[in-house]
This record gives sequence, structure tokens and C-alpha cells, in this order.
Amino acid sequence: MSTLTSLPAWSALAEHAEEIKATHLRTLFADDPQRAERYLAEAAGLQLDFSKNRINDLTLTLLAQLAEESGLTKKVQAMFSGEAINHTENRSVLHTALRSSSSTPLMVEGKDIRQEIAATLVKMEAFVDAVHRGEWRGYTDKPFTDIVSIGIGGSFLGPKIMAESLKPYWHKGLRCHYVANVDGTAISEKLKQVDPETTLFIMSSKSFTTQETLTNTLTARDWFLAKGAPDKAIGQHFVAVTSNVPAAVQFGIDEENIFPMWDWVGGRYSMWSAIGLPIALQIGFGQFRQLLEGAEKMDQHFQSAPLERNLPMLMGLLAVWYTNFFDSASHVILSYDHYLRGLPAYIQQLDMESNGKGTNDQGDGVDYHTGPVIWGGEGTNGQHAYHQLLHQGSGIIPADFILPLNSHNPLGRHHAMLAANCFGQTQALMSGKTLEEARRELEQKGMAADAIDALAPHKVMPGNKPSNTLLMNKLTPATLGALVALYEHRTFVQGAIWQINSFDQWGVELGKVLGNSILDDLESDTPKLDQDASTARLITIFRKREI
Ligand SMILES: O=P(O)(O)OC[C@H]1O[C@](O)(CO)[C@@H](O)[C@@H]1O
Repeated sequence: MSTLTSLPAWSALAEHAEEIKATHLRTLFADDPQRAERYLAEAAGLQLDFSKNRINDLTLTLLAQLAEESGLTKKVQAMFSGEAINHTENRSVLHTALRSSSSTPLMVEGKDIRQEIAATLVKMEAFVDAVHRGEWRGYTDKPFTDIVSIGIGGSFLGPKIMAESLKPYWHKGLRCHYVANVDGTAISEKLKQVDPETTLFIMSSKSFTTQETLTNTLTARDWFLAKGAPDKAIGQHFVAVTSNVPAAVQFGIDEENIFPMWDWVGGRYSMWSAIGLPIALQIGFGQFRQLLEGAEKMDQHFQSAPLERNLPMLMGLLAVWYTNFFDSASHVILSYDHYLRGLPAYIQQLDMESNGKGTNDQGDGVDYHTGPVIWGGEGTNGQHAYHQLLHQGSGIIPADFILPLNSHNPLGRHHAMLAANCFGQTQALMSGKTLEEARRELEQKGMAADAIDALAPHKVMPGNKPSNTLLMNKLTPATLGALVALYEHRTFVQGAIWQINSFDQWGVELGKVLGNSILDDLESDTPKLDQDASTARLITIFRKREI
């Protein structure tokens, strides 16, 4: 038995889960008229209705006990204060410092990182303003119209999805494009859309060793020169964001055009750093600061609010509740906002790269489930597709519904319809439809008794499916910042309870290494073909392909 599963709160939760499993959410609502009011919490411009979860007050008490026995509060403090909680890489985890307005020194390896952060923000602001004002121009003296941001993983998804989410705030006259995949189609298609004279390339790579990013940047540079740009123009058109300045310089980026980031920022937590430069270029620096401010409000709330009102704690503990006591293997994020359609993919990367681990902090294999599959999409589209599984599938898939109360495009009845669909889905998941209700419905339609017998069971919806509803007045840089920080901390809470390191990612390494040796075999005149039989065969097929 692991240290987690031997905690008193764990056994108490296991026992309590049996009672809750025997109780329908309809009953929980019927028994407690105040439930909707009591299970509503608010922070940093976000409201969380968590009343449609399979919980009661005892559940919350026991989850709080689990948090206490797991030392959650101390772990939160350890992260914010810069302890090297990423113990497998001996690194602090300080993305929260990137959005902090505190001036109290925060020391990492003998340096006050507040000063480096502030200096980088100043450099970013000057750059963004210079591009916007047309002072930083292309080599033929034309202002930039396009930015091509090259990076992958955390150096890609944050900037792309946040900028996409904030389209109503875009700076006029500047388009950002994002290239991640090493598939040549990705960069080819982008380069077809831009003009070398008016395009600025941002190469974003924390390590400056990532195959995809280095390859795409070289391709972009070759294209730039092949289109007639002089060598000396590279400095004007290529900037980099990295923690590996020597490698960037060696690659050919001018040192003054390098924006720093640091070891204490994880890739998937880095959009708040200079990795967010494309966001700042797209929405302007003032609004980029609002994004940081929104996140800081959530950080403060996370550190200070009591657990029963603490959004990240509640959402993280609820995720543990379903993963470990209801055998739920996935969690769905449903954005009821077209601008937020990319958010599920962002949270998927954040959560699955963080909590997709099976070895605990002591180095032992876990004997409980950890990170569930995170997936999702845009409402109402999903209602006509995978919601079928949410409503009538055999397992439990907890859902987060996210809805801004006001639209940036308030057209006629559209927004009320969107909201009605969102609330209607949470209601249907919660209450379902009983056999009697299904039968009555068919009787009212005048269906014959034997046809009702045949059809009614298929129309039954068990309900009792949990969901959270997250509301914000409007999608703004500040509310988006708070929303992303909420999910970061939710991820942290789960990892802390599961006793895993949410901040390394060793699992992605092996495939990279093997990929490199396979590449040698694909390109070499004398391939070694010393892989397993299947892989060697695939290599041979590729080598013999018709061109
Ligand atoms: O910013 P880099 O160093 O190019 O890394 C890109 C991404 O690759 C990973 O290391 C995983 O392969 C991510 O964690 C990271 O965000």
C-alpha cells in the first residue's frame, strides 16, 4: 500500500464514495434547497457552480482532510516561494513569479529573479511598441504585417491559443501565424501566405535544441534568403526567445534580439514569459499585462481562500475524487465560446504532460490512477457528436462547461441560445431521463404499447453525471489569465495529492531519441536496421517508397 492510499482520509473517502454512488444527483438537489447557492464560489472574475457534482458536505470535508493529510498547503507555499519542487530536474517552479506584482526579492540560485522578470517585460514592451509603431521595420523599410512564430509544445500552444482566444483585442494590421510541426506542409503553407519584406520570425524554444523548431527556423531562413533578402537582414527579421542564449547566438540570432526565459519556468507554463511575445504583439502590451494581472488574482486566491471557496483546490480535489473513487478515466472541457475553442487542447497539454506520470515522488510505481485523459471542444458543436457518450456512455466523464455571460458578437438571440444549450446540457447530464419519463413521453406521442416497450429503454438517460460550470462576465485578457491560472493550479493540486512531480516530462524523451536514430537509418546509404522487426520493416518500406 502506498503512502497515499494508506492515509485515513483515503479510506474514509473510499467508504463514503459507496454512499454517494447510491445517491442520485436529483436526490442531492431535492434534499438540499440551498445546494445551488452553497456550492457556488467566485474568484478573479470567474464563478464556479460546482453544485452538479456527486458530492455532499461530507465529501468536501473528507477531501479537505485528504488535502490536509497530503500537506497541500505546504506544497503550495513551496511552489510560490521557489523551492526546487521539480526535484527530478532540481528546479524551482515559478511561473507564478512571472505575473506577480510583488517587489519582495525572490531568490533563485542567489539571484533575485524579480529583476530579470521586470527587465524582460521592459524589453518586450519596447519591442512590441516599436513593431506596432512601425519603428522596427523590415529590410525594405516597410512595417511588419505578419509574425511567424516557430516553436512547439509549450513554446507554441500557449501563444497560439491565447492569441486566438483574444481576437477581439487584436492590434490592427498585424497577423500572427504559428508553426510547430516538423511536417514540411505546416511551414510551407504559412510561407505561402506571407511576404519576406514584411514578415518577422520569432523562434521560441526554451532549450534551443528542439528538432522541429530548429528545422522549421532553418527552412524559414532559407526561404527568406531565397526570396532575395540579404544576409544582413536576418537580424531585423529573426528574433528568439530562449533560456539557451549561446545556442541561439551560434544559430545566428543577434544577441540583442534574444528574449530570455529561465530554467524555473516549465514549457507548458511559459506563456507568461517572453514565450508570450506573439500574444503581446497580437493584443498589445497593455492588454498582455492584463492577462498577467488576471492570473495574479487567481494566484492570490489560490494561496489565501479557504478550501471550500477555493476554485483551483475544489476543481483539483474533485478531479481526484472522480479519478480515484469513481474510476473515471477522462475529463472533458467544453468551451461555450467560439474564441475559446482551442482551450481544451491547451489544458490537455498542460494537464497530461504534467500529470501523466506513474512514478511517485519516492520513486515508486503508484497503485492508484493519476492523470486522466483530457479532451473536449466547442459547444454547441460537440452536442451533435460526442455528447452522446457523455449522456449515455457506460462510464463517468466529469465535464467543465465554460461560458462568458456576454458575447463579443451579440447578434440577436445567438448568445441566449448558446447559454441555454450550455445550461441545458449540464441539466440533462445531472437529471437524465428515467424509464417512466421516457415511457410517458412516448405515450403522449400516441405510440403503441409494444413499440414503447421496445423503444423506451433506449431513451433512458441515467443522469447523475457530474459537471462544473465556469462563468465569466466577458472573455477579456484578465478573465482569460485567471482561467488559465485556475487550470494550472488545478493541475498542481492533483499532482500534489497524487505525490507525483507535475513539472518534469521524461516520458517524451525516449521517442525523441529513437526518432533521431531512425532518421539516420531513413537517410543513410548504409542503414543499420538494428531495431525491432516491425520498426526495421517500416524503415525499409519508407526507404523503398516510390517518389
Ligand atoms: O521550448 P523547447 O525547449 O523547444 O521545448 C518545446 C517543448 O518540448 C517539450 O520539452 C516536450 O518535448 C515540452 O515540454 C516543451 O514545451
